[in-house]
Amino acid sequence: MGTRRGPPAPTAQNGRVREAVTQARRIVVKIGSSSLTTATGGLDDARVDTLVDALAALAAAGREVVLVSSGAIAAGLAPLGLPRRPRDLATQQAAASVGQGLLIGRYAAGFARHRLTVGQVLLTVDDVTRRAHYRNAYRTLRKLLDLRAVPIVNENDTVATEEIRFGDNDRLAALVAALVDADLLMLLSDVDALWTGNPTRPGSTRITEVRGEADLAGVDIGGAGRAGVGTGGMVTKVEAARIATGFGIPVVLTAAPLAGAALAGEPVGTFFHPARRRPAARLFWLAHATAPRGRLHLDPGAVQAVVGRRKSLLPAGITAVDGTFTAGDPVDLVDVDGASVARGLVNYDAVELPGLLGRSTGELAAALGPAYEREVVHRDDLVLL
Ligand SMILES: Nc1ncnc2c1ncn2[C@@H]1O[C@H](COP(=O)(O)OP(=O)(O)O)[C@@H](O)[C@H]1O
Ligand SMILES: N[C@@H](CCC(=O)OP(=O)(O)O)C(=O)O
Repeated sequence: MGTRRGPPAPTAQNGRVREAVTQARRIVVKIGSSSLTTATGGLDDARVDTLVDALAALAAAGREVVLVSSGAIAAGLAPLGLPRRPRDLATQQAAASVGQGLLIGRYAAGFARHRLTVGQVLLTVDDVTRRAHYRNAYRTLRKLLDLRAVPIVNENDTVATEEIRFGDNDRLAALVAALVDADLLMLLSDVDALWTGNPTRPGSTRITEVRGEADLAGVDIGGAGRAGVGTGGMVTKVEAARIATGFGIPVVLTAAPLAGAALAGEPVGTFFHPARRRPAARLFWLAHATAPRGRLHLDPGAVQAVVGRRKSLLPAGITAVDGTFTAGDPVDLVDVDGASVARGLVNYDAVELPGLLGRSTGELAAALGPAYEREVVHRDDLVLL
């Protein structure tokens, strides 16, 4: 199947594509730093207002909007006298701490013009992988939407460490779209669509639809945009589109000033078709949002039970444990060759496990008490890789 390039012809297919956009009831919109800031790095009031107007129109039409907005670090640069996005984490976090307040204040003022209230939601990776946090994040977002407020999500940059960072809001937006079971993810950038190569390069052409991996073969997505402002460039956007479409959510990628037109169903930007299958939301997050904190080595029988028969993992099938983790952390389950076969949330601390390995749950319960009858990883907390 070929990639569709250049201006789209008005076909029935295009009609269906746009219907997916105009009929979407719950929409996650992600906007990048480069679309919110001026050339010198401060927040661009006019751009913020253009976005707010487009989103307020959606809300007025009874549709639910979750905004994932970058820009905290960019907004904090000028007030701190920083000429460009810092490389070190501590200065990025200081800039985000200053900028996030300015950013949300600006949004609050913008949405207030439309009599809409905003709610700030700052998420860390833990919030979307630990079951209790995940439920909490979902409940808060759900409640904000029920109360007709506009949730504005960003990564909680000030507390995120290098190891547990999302680092890019494109992926965070895809995961939020899965979390709230959105009908559409809209990625807004400073470029009007995905192109076959960097749009500044002669010969690059616009891609209007992506139906699957085949349409991405040969597309050059390397190179970020405006130096010192955005983070991921197209790589993270395409990855976010993969995650969302893999979850069954269609994605539109376009430029921020075209958001209103795209939402009205005009054929702008690039449309990524959803894959059909929808996995269970929580496990989907586990697979995509988590960095494992350790590894459990399984004997062949345990691999067969977990992968082949979708059983819980018991201590008897584990031969060794690596890593430092506590109960509730994500860990990888690896086979005898060291290949990861599944990821799950472990029910024990790393220090407890060596004394349990190879022993049956009955034996452990008799020796150590009924609490030790529990699985090491419950099958409901497991996702196959
Ligand atoms: N194939 C491509 N199609 C479109 N844009 C591309 C492509 N490859 C690289 N880019 C660059 O990616 C930039 C968008 O990334 P970035 O600046 O990180 O955005 P944001 O701040 O919106 O997250 C574009 O401005 C463009 O220069
Ligand atoms: N959380 C960071 C956003 C990082 C990020 O993904 O930026 P971008 O590539 O502009 O979407 C911030 O608010 O500055």
